[in-house]
Amino acid sequence: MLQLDSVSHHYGPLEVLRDVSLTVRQGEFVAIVGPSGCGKTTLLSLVSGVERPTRGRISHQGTLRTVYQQEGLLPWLTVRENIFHGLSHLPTQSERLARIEQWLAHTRLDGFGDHYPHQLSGGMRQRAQLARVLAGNADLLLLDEPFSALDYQTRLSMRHELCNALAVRPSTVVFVTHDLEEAVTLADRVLVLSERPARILSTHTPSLARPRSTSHPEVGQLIEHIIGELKLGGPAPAGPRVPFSQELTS
Ligand SMILES: Nc1ncnc2c1ncn2[C@@H]1O[C@H](COP(=O)(O)OP(=O)(O)OP(=O)(O)O)[C@@H](O)[C@H]1O
Repeated sequence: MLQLDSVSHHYGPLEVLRDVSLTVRQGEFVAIVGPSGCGKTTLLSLVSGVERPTRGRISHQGTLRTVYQQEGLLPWLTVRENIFHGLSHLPTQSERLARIEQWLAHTRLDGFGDHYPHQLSGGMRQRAQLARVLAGNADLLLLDEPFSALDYQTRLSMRHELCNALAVRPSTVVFVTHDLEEAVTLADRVLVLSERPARILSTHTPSLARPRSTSHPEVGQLIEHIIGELKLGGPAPAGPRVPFSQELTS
């Protein structure tokens, strides 16, 4: 679905990414974590074509949609009209209307289709945004910290909504987050990037089925392990590998 071959990127003299290679399978959910400013958003900008890599090659199949944290609903349109906006690819009006109702239901917004964004709670607005994004049926979703502005409780519920939505309509997802708990509970694979110029420091593949409880001991162990790798809480752990993850050091 997505392939990066030896991708490097500079902004003028600033080397941001160095020799990043990655293959993402169809339907896979890949989370990318790493130090602030290491180049995570740049990686998504390269995949979406906003930036061109200085070196290397990127290819992807199917339609692609990028969602940024700050992307909001259009305030002068109702929830239904906001979702409608991304459905121009559907051939008939009745298909578009049916798709809207389906996603209002999936995101538990039935009855709120005619509300304007300011008439919704923060969590409902996020669900409406998720409905808008997922109703568009993009094959590849690039999500850049989509939940980072939310309080913890709403973030938990949005993770759940995203899992439910992907169960209904599987998409390939590349998800950038600062939140290690979010990465570990959601992703099929977690990529840890190094300090800039970013390389892939390690790859972890949790074997637990999704949705994963934040209180599961294996989730906690993997978070601790990544904290160690990123040197956020002291030196990287030595000794045996976390049993449920594979680690590849490039
Ligand atoms: N358009 C640009 N022009 C020049 N430099 C840029 C541009 N975009 C990003 N940078 C720089 O590239 C580096 C990586 O930025 P990027 O936003 O990709 O990092 P990030 O890992 O997503 O950061 P954060 O975790 O803080 O969101 C930073 O030093 C940033 O200042």
